[in-house]
Amino acid sequence: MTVSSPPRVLTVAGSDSGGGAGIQADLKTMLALGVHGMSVIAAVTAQNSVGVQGYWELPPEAVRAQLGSVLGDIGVQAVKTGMLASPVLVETVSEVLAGVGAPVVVDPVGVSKHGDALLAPEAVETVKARLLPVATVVTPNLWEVSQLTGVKVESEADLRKAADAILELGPAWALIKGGHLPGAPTDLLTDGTREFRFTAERHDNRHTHGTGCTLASAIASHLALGEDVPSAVEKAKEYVTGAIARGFPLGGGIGPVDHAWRWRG
Ligand SMILES: Nc1ncnc2c1ncn2[C@@H]1O[C@H](COP(=O)(O)OP(=O)(O)OP(=O)(O)O)[C@@H](O)[C@H]1O
Ligand SMILES: Cc1ncc(CO)c(N)n1
Repeated sequence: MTVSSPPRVLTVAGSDSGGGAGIQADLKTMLALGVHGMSVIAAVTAQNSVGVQGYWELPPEAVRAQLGSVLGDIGVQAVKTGMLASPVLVETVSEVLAGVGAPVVVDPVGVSKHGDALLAPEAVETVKARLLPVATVVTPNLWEVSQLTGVKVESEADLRKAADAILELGPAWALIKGGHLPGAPTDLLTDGTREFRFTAERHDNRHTHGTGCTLASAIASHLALGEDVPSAVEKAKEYVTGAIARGFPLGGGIGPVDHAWRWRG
């Protein structure tokens, strides 16, 4: 019997030892959405529910070799990037992804939920100049918007201005995550011509570790399954909202979202 293969999705990101964000969140999301998840590890964090205790970058040749192994043999239908830590790693990953021939979802990770830095300040310029131009969709939160463009979003009315400033840096689509604004969490998606607003119910649950990684990986998974960008974002938002609703306590701080919520009934 020949079994057909599911679509293949690659995450290029950092490892979260606590299992709630980073590579671990990405692979769990991919499993839950029915694609084959693969990982290129750019950095390893010592991390738990209370913060990031330290991180170590991999040498650029190790990242390049992992990318070569996956792309040279298995191939991908979509890629997601997360924590890339340093200018040289952002540069290495951007160079390879420029020729990947599949949609690339960039989560421009700057800090963790606890405010711990996951990107060197001197790498911000490389993200803007090299990574964003190869992105199909870039998914900044409001803090990342301000880091990348200087635009401060104070209300939902500012979301489009933020998206336009991000689009100037070269991605095909910008998804501005308004989850940190008060009220129902609304994200704005635009390619400069079409505009979509996705609003979900707010879950007042403090256990939201990994929301950003989960959303971006879910978008990549739905793109690999054949959806277009607006419908991949709509489905991904539905998935992350359910995962936030079921986020559970773990350790003494912020627990993770529940990647398996659809299986729990
Ligand atoms: N309390 C909440 N209830 C429902 N949805 C939320 C809530 N908080 C955020 N969201 C949504 O979750 C998704 C991820 O957004 P968020 O702004 O939390 O990402 P992030 O800050 O990048 O996360 P991370 O800390 O993992 O990097 C967005 O669709 C956002 O609107
Ligand atoms: C490794 C890693 N990537 C991304 C995030 C985003 O919150 C995190 N906390 N840790």
